[in-house]
Amino acid sequence: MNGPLLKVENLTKHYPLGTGFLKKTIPVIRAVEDVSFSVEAGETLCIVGESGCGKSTVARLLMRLVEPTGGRVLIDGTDIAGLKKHALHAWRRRMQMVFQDPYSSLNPRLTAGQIITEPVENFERLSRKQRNALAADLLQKVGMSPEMMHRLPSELSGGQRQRLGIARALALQPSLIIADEAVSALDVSVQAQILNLLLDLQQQLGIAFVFISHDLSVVEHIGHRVAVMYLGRIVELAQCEALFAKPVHPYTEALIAAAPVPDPTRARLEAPVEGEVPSPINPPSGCAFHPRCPLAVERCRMEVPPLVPMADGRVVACHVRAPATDVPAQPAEAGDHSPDQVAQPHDPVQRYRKTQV
Ligand SMILES: Nc1ncnc2c1ncn2[C@@H]1O[C@H](COP(=O)(O)OP(=O)(O)OP(=O)(O)O)[C@@H](O)[C@H]1O
Repeated sequence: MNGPLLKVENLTKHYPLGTGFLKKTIPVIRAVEDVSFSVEAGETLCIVGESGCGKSTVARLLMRLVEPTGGRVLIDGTDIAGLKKHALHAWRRRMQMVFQDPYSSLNPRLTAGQIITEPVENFERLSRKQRNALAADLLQKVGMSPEMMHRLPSELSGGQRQRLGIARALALQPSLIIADEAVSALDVSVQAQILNLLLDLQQQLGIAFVFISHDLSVVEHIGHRVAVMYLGRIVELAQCEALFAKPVHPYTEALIAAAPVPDPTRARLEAPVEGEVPSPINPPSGCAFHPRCPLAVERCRMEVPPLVPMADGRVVACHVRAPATDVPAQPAEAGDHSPDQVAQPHDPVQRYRKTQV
């Protein structure tokens, strides 16, 4: 199949505040605003940003757990909004989710074996023998012993529970896994094990990931490309290595500068982003980052900057660093990239492994 596995076009989600009875206009929370990107088969696209910038809402929109206010989600070119019951069922097999809290997302009354075979049993009946064989296979895939299939979630460690969540996501052999803060609740050493597991699974099975995290060190190690969100919008989308080596948007620059530095040879800058993230109910005019931006000029207060493609293939929404006058005739779309850029991502497996002791 030509084209990306996942294509997101102008996705928007506004949550109304109240019912608006007797009022003409209802105030809304602008959780996601005009977000576009694509994900290739076998690729990891990370989405980063501060709390409340809309990352989880994007995940929920992709999984169709909430309906968009506008925009489209296409899988292999098919708009999921138009799918009828049967096609929707088939589509659900292709896209699975791994959640942040492996405890609350697992049914405490089911055994590990029942938890991971449940998604398959929603589609087909399995004999006890088939169920045990499937559970054993999935547990082995995520580095757990088949004997664990008889345990309850409460009898497992946090890392084992997250492996179980991943095994459950793998059960239907998805092409794409949405991982929403999938390692945030885990100790750093367990985080490393789970990230390595995801990288191994990607290499073996060719699974694509949309990996949502506020932790830049995690993103730097696992991502092929990174989308940076601020107040519901993508402000920069770039190849992972390029983004960390040379952030262009002042917000990306500030996020990277403020992140803890695992490499002692790389100096940590003083956090240059001042002030609070503004309210998504009444966002600032123009570029939403302008009240906190050290580079802001008059135009930033007036006009929302479009995403502009740069020479290295990244897209950036900044009037100062990526002025729209340089744009070619075609409007930029976050996630559009040449086949070369997709075919030659840096190898996150090798890079991640290098940092492990
Ligand atoms: N169901 C909802 N109803 C109303 N507002 C919501 C709902 N879900 C999210 N929001 C609001 O939408 C905005 C984006 O929230 P979202 O959870 O997507 O952000 P996030 O980047 O994932 O944050 P975090 O990292 O803290 O989870 C926030 O202002 C949030 O309060």
